[in-house]
Amino acid sequence: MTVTDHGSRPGHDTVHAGSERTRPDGNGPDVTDATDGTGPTAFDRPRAEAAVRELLIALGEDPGRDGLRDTPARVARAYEEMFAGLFVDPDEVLATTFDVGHDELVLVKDIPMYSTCEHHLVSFHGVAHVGYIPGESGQVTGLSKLARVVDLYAKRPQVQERLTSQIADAIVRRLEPRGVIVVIEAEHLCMAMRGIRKPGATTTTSAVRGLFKTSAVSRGEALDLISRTK
Ligand SMILES: Nc1nc2c(ncn2[C@@H]2O[C@H](COP(=O)(O)OP(=O)(O)OP(=O)(O)O)[C@@H](O)[C@H]2O)c(=O)[nH]1
Ligand SMILES: [Zn+2]
Repeated sequence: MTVTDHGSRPGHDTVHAGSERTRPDGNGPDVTDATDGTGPTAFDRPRAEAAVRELLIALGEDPGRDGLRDTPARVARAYEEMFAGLFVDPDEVLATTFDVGHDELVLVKDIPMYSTCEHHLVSFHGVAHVGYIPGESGQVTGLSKLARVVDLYAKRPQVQERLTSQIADAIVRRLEPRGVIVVIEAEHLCMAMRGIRKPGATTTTSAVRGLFKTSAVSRGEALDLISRTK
């Protein structure tokens, strides 16, 4: 979705980010990035299967019984899919850019998002809204790439705050836009099905960069569009 009134304004420069991949708070390397050459490069399926078999035994189950015989392999395949983002490089996802001569807000709303809480390894899920104002170069990325960036970071062991910041920072790094805004609304099953047991409670996080940080008007307009129902 594209809207007007966020045109290039004098005094608002493109947001530049270093090429280094660091945590948003600046405290060392990005802890969940397995694409920087320092960690494993692929999912270890045999090891995951063995671990699930062990877990079934720890639960008091018999992994040899009929219904569970294929479960370690199934769970390993499911985890491979759920955590596939550990092995996807966000910079490659955002590598294709093109110039459409647009220097105003581009906002993709209501991107369905399924992630996994790194504390309990259960799902948190909801929607992500991703908007940016292209930089001086006028380069934009394909709309689907914004959803792909959400997906790849969601498919890692996560906390919602870091997920939100990582999406914003990847867009800053690759597109050098004037501003980026990311809002995520999610329900955490670790708060719903166990522990405090508050189904229906939702958590909203935002990450703003560049113009959306410095201009309350721009931020307010974007938030208004995000909260507007169709
Ligand atoms: N800030 C933040 N906290 C989260 C997220 N996902 C889960 N948590 C919280 O992480 C915390 C972990 O707290 P601990 O006390 O170590 O674990 P716990 O005993 O299982 O906590 P309870 O869930 O309160 O039973 C809990 O308060 C969770 O609600 C997230 O994305 N962001
Ligand atoms: Zn949790």
